[in-house]
Amino acid sequence: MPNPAAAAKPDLSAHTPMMAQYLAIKSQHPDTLVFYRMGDFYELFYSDAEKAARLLDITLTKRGNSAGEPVVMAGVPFHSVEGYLARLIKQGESVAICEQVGEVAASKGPVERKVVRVVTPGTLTDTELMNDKAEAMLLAVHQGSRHRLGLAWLSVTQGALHLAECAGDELESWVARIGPSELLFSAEVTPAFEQRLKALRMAASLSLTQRPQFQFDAGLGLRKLLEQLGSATLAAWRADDLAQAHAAAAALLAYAEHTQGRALSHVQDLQVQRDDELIDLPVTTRRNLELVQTLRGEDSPTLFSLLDTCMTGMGSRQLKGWLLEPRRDRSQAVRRHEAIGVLRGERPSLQPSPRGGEGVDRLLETLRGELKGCSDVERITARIALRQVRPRELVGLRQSLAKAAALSQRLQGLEGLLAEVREQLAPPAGCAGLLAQTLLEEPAALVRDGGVIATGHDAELDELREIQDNCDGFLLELETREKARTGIANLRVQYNKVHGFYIEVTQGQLDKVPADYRRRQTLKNAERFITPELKAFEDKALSAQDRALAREKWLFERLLDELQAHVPALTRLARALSALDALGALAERSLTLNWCRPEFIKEPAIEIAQGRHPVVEARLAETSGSAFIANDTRLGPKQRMQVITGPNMGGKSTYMRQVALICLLAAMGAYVPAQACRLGPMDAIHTRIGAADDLANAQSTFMLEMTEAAQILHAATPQSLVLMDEIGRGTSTFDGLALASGIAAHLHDRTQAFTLFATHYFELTEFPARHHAALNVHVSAVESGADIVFLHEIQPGPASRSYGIQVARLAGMPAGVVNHARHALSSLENQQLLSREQVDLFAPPPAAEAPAPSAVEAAVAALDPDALSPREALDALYALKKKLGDG
Ligand SMILES: Nc1ncnc2c1ncn2[C@@H]1O[C@H](COP(=O)(O)OP(=O)(O)OP(=O)(O)O)[C@@H](O)[C@H]1O
Repeated sequence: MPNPAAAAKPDLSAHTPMMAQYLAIKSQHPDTLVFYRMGDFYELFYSDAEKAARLLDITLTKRGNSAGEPVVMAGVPFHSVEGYLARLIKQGESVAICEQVGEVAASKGPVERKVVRVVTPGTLTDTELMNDKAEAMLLAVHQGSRHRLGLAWLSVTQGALHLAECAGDELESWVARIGPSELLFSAEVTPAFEQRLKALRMAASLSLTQRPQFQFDAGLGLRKLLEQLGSATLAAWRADDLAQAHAAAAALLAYAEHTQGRALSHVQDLQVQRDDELIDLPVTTRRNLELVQTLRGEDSPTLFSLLDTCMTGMGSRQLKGWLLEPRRDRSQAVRRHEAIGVLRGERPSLQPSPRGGEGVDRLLETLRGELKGCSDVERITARIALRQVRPRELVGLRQSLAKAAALSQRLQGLEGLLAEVREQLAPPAGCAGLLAQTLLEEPAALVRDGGVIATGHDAELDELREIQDNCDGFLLELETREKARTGIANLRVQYNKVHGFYIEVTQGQLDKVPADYRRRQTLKNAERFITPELKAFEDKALSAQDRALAREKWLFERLLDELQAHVPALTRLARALSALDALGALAERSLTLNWCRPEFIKEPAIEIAQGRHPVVEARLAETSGSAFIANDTRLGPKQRMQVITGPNMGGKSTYMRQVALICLLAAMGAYVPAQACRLGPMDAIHTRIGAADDLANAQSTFMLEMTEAAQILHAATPQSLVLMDEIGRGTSTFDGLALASGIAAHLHDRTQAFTLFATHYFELTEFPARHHAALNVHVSAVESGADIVFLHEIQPGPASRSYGIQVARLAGMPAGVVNHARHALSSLENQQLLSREQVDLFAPPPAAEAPAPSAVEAAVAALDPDALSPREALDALYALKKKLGDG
């Protein structure tokens, strides 16, 4: 179905006035579904209707004609619009909400309508549409000059704007870290860049939104940022030299404002992320370590699902942020460790406080009890700023302010991070009072229904309400009076929405009706009447109701005006509440799961005593009740690499991952699943662990394996942790072994990263003999008869054998196959023994033969620039040019 709005400057004269209005609005929002308000419905027309019918499974109808064609339409009831919006947003669509803004005029023509906001995946603010535990992030990417990219992102409900610049090839890892729901890019990016964005859309399930190039303007961005932050310079944020990011910010802010239909007054914080500030966690690492998603794409069991016992959604979001953005600089993590220590009652740093006898052991419990039931102050604050907040959310806010005050009391006398949190928990003066005074204890869900503003707050509203309340009394009194006057004993005075007030008299009594009764409605057994007195009362009562509603709306708007001043303080308070919640969860986890406080040292080291894999341990406890076997890890300048061998199912992957998870937990500021832990500086965690084929990108398993390994060899430094799980297994044995040994040698000699190298190639156990910083370890297993028992213990030295056939037997392989394999294995081993030739896998390759120098190279080598006059130099240049021509 063609969309008449799609054409440039459409001629709307042939359309009905309403369709002309619709099409004019639609032409402003060509790529967005327009929800056009008509009475109790939002209607969609033409191609929008067809799309919505398909996506929402709603009925498509045709009604009337406009410009000689039937109008194709589909609609959703306004009171259940949220459900439909949620489904569309989930499918990556955006929706422009177009409301009636004018009064219904007596004159002809449609009521004035306007798009009041645009709901898009990256700019959600409706509580019903958002995930409690995840932010909807909006990211703008500017393709700058010299392969630099400018990034700017924000969550509309968070109040902080982020800027960064990165190299062109780092986009994917930044996108993985930021996790945007929607990405803005200029209509004029290069086709290759657009292709990459499309690949990202598939991989990261985000929506792409194209914006005009002029919006990506650095000067404009700088001005907008300064305006937003109310500052004369960005130097305080170290953001003044990020022109590419400013350009992205220009488009970002313009779009966010466009969707919300107003300025984002609550966005008053700026954070610049430099690529060398965070510990690098590439996409593969996040995936392989199952930080927030399992390899199958589920939310649990993951490290985050294990950690997240937060009491509030904002606490969970904060905790996720800490987990995914650990800093290289460890001071922040140390402060968190200290705070967790206090919450655990480790340090008697509590001075005597007005709390009297309450001990530290109760502190954590009390705090978490108080946090329970706190509303999402962060999102409510954003919704205040955007003037979208609902009455009940404000009541929730008022209760949370009381909780914050109580929490702040509890934190009295503490030091460090908790003292800082305490300071920020102080509710803004007058805010709670204002809310208590203005709003009813249990207000209606929506302001438009009335029943929101407290009694006693506004004299005029009280008076209007009194008229309504007195209604019942008046009607009763009138009924008694009229019964006496007319002698009709069963006369009733009543009200309904359609006919208003009336006096009902049954058929048998009609002869007693006085002359001043006017007939209003005839029923089967009765007649309904109105009298001049009742009519006068009706006018007064009905108008009082309308006026009371209007008054309530006005008073609510005024409340919103007054609350604006509190937005910055509320934003700070929300952040303090979330930090406290996240710290509380980490403290609780550390106690429940028996974790210890890690220590940071300056020297390069990963020293873990009795480390455990927290997620595998929890799963074991849950499913089989069996204990997890803890293992030590000791890496330092002299021992940078462990070559790990042992049977399948022995626990190699688990061990390697646990080391990475412990390092990550420590860096985010959490306690760690170990008995003791000392860690040196760390700049990245790289992992190469077997994964499924990347079909979406048409890469074979082996290609992917090599690509990932190559990326690691390029990126890792001596301060990185590298996990290599069975590298080389995707190709033939010799190729694989040769590549694995080359990669191990590179990591050991050149990269010098801390490396855990698990392998099935026994030949690699000879590696440590020739490489001083490498060491063999193996996961232990013992044979018991034909079976194998895994001990899951990491022990020094290489494994004696691989037990592949025993594992296959355990897996239920038919006996015939197992027998066949045993037989084949012993012949292979015999054959190898006979023909075994010493191959030196680790001998350095011969230096590539240097080709003889060319004539030009020889001539250049013979020149001595210092001995040449300018004239001679010019001659020499001509001579070289000629030689080049001859060659
Ligand atoms: N330290 C441990 N304590 C108890 N159980 C463990 C331990 N490590 C591993 N396991 C159990 O053994 C299973 C297999 O472990 P893992 O996947 O690490 O073995 P693997 O040696 O890497 O095997 P493969 O070589 O086949 O990948 C785990 O799912 C877990 O249930």
